[in-house]
Parts: sequence; C-alpha cells; structure tokens
Amino acid sequence: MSAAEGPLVVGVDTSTQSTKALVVDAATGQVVASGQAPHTVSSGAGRESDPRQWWDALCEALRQCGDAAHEAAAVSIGGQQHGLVTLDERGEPVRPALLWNDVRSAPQAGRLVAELGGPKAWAERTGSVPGASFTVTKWAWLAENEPEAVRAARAVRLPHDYLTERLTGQGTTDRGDASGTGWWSSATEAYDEETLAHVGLDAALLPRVVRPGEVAGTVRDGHDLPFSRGTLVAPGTGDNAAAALGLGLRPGTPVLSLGTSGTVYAVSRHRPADPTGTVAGFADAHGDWLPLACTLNCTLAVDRVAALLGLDREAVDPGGSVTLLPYLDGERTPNLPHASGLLHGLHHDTTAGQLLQAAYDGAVHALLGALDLVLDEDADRSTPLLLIGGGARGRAWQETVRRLSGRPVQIPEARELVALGAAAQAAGLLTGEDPAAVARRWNTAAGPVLDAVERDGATLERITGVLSDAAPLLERGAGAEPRTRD
Ligand SMILES: Nc1ncnc2c1ncn2[C@@H]1O[C@H](COP(=O)(O)OP(=O)(O)O)[C@@H](O)[C@H]1O
Ligand SMILES: O=C(CO)[C@@H](O)[C@H](O)COP(=O)(O)O
Repeated sequence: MSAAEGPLVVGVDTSTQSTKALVVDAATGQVVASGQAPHTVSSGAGRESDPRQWWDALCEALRQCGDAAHEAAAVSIGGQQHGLVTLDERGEPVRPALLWNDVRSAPQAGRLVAELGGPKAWAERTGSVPGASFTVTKWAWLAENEPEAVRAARAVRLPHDYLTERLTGQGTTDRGDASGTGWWSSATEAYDEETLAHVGLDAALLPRVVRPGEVAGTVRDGHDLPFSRGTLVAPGTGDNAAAALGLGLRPGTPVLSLGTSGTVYAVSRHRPADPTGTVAGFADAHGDWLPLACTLNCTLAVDRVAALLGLDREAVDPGGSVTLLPYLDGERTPNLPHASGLLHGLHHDTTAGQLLQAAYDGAVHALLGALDLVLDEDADRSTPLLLIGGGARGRAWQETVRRLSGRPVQIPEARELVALGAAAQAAGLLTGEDPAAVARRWNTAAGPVLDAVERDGATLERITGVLSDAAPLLERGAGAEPRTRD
C-alpha cells in the first residue's frame, strides 16, 4: 500500500505526441507515480494516429506507475481535442483517427460555414466558426473522400471518449470536448440536429454527454484492463479544458500553453461567440466557458527550425530584423491552412541564432494577437500570464513570451497540468468537490513569477506587417508538394 494521506486517483493526458499518466494523492495533490509513452503521428498530407496505440500507450504509462495505479479509486482521461475516431460494430477503428492538426478538411470547413448560415450564425449556434481542426469538417471530408468508412462507422468518438469507453464499455463524452466538434450547440448545450442532418451523421452514433461531476461509469470486467474492476471513471475532457481545471483557473487569468499546439485561453462566465473565428467558443469542464485561440505551429515547428540550423533550441541571439513565420503545418491562427513557413529580411549579418529567435517570435506573435480577445473586458491586464506545456520549460520560450507580452509570466512548477486536471476531476468524484477547487487546494499553479519587461511592440508590428504583405503567398500555399515531417 502507498503512504498517501488520501485515496489515490489517476489523471491521464493523451495528447498529440504522447500519453502521460499521474497517480495522485487526492488529499494532498502529491504525485506518487508517473509514466509516459509516445504516439506516432503520420507525416505527408494528413495527420493521423491509430487510436489503438493511444490505448497501448495508456497501458504502458500505467505500467510505469507500478502498483499505485491499481490502488486508484477513480480515474479520468484528458485528451487532444477534435480528433475524429470512427468505430465499427466491434468497437474497432474503421480507419486511423484524423487529428486536430490535419488541415485536409479546410475546403469542407469553408463550404459548411457558407451552407449553414455563415460565420455569425455558426458562432451564435455552436460558439465557434469551424476551421479544419473541428471534427464536423473531418466527418465531411471523410464522407467525400472515403464514403465506405462513413458507411462502416457505428460509433463516432473523440480521442478521450475512445479511451474512456474502453475502460467503462459505455460511449460517453463531456461538454468541454463536445464543444470542439462543431455539432454540439453551446446555445442549447445539446447536439445540434440541423448540423448533424446536414452532414449526414446520425446522433445515435454519438456518445452521451455526461454532466460535470457525474460518474461516466466504472472500470468493467476484463483481464487486460489496467485498473481494478469497479474503479470510478470521471467524464474526462479535452486537454485545454483539463489544464484549466488543473490550474484551478478563475476568470481573468490567461493561460498560454506551448505544446504541439500553441493555445491561449481564459475561463469566462460569458458564452463566447466570435464571428471572426479567431476565438473558439469552447465550453469548459465545469459549467463555464473557455474562449480559446489555437495555433498549429508551436514547439515542433520551432524545434524543427533549430534542427535545420543545427542549433540547440536555447541558442537564440537577440537583435536583427529577420522575420520568420513558422507555419510549417499550415496555420489555424491566423486562418491560413495552405500556408508554409516564410522568411523575410535576411541579411549578410543575420546570425543563425537570430533566425531561431525569429521562429520563436513568429510562433508567440500568433498567440499574443488573440490574448486580449479571450479575456473578459473587465479582466486586469497586469495579472500574470500562466505559461504551461512542454515549451514552458524552455528559457527561450519564457523570455520570448515575456518580451512580446509585456506581462508578468508565471511558470507553474507542476509539469503535467492536463493530467493533474484530469486527476482533480477524478478526485472531485470521490469528495464531491468542484475539481478546480481541488486543484486550488493542491496549489498546482504555484511557481516562480518573472516580472514584466517593456513590451517589444516594434517586433510585433514588424511581424504583423510581413503577415499582411505576404497574405496572397500564404493563402495560396507553396505548390502541389504535400507537406512532410520527419
Ligand atoms: N526543456 C524544454 N524546453 C523547451 N521545449 C521543451 C522542453 N521540454 C519539452 N519541450 C517541448 O515540449 C513539446 C511537448 O510538449 P507537450 O505539452 O508535452 O506536447 P503535447 O501535449 O502536444 O504532446 C515538445 O515538442 C518539445 O519541443
Ligand atoms: O486543437 C486544439 C485546441 O483547439 C489543440 O490544443 C489540441 O487539443 C491538441 O493539443 P496538444 O496535443 O498540443 O496538447
């Protein structure tokens, strides 16, 4: 038995690159064991992963946690948003999942927006104007390109739903993750029949939306399951909503997350509806809202530039006037799905370190442009920005965010805030507490605050100018070559 003060809970983050599992003492928030196992994502024109490898990665991450995982009284899964998982009558994937950063459905996104009333109507009905990341556009892409897969689908799930269902045997989701599909109405908090009918998706194929605080199920019988039978399973949620729980986030505090995706968001009591599509009007996992902007190119893109230059990711140089828009995967914020990376302002005296710094600047510029849009009007602009995700460990990321935001930046010591948020949700099932209050009791957001420095407005303006001047190039893409990543 563990020496924990309270019951043990497990929180899982099944994100783009890996699955991370934490075993946490529900009384204190102490992480008593952890594990992590990688995923593979396809390269080439699309971004796909086999959902079965998420399950294998979950089992491996829990194996690394040892006996503590088997003592857990409750578990919850947080996961990458939007991915389209199609299952056959045996619950097996019909094909690999189409991930959030697969931009092939950009034409379908444009058509759906036009066909169902335009951007304003979409924002009012679902909270968001769907771009290529949204599940509904992926379903429309599948219907057009692989109709046999659509015909074979007996269940449609999101990544976190898929894992939760393998534990409980029941098809469930939550409002946070459902709000990233494009077929869940934030106005009615129910599946949107008109949208579903338009894309030919039967609501019977969708999971039940479990309420915040409700039990999604219990771990079922089965020899290969990584938990004891009867362990409580919480609703789980999308990874950004899970991190918001994990930080015990209150309205007014902005979060910048630096991972495969870059995201900027805040909790709000007001239902968002941005007709420009920059801000997605997600629900949170609590009963409030999570206005959020997301980029496709963050840590992987900057690491790729460092690798091309043969530099360590921290080997940045200040100065110079080179601009690098690191849109290696196309981009979502700004909405340029066909874009590729763009370099402007190269001189004889530009150093490799300045080029690398320009990649950081380009990635952070896109996120900071949306910062004010995700905050309520009455938010105090001097509140520290919480910096999380794998990139938050990097000094170059920290200093770039600090310089370009002009705000104090707080770096929580806790590393895995998505998994911690899931753990807080699981703990809430046991204690009856609000999961965000559990996370505040665990003091998960604690960490050093870097003081504000003067905002580098000149760099931001230069990048905005290049972006605007290069718009025709970025909109049409670089040619017929499919993008690849090694
Ligand atoms: N010490 C570090 N400094 C800068 N970046 C880091 C560091 N450690 C990890 N990363 C970056 O974090 C990324 C993974 O972040 P993570 O939030 O786990 O991603 P995801 O949730 O999308 O799978 C990697 O792409 C890597 O570039
Ligand atoms: O698409 C979004 C948010 O809308 C992404 O934030 C995904 O949820 C993927 O997250 P990471 O794997 O990068 O954490």
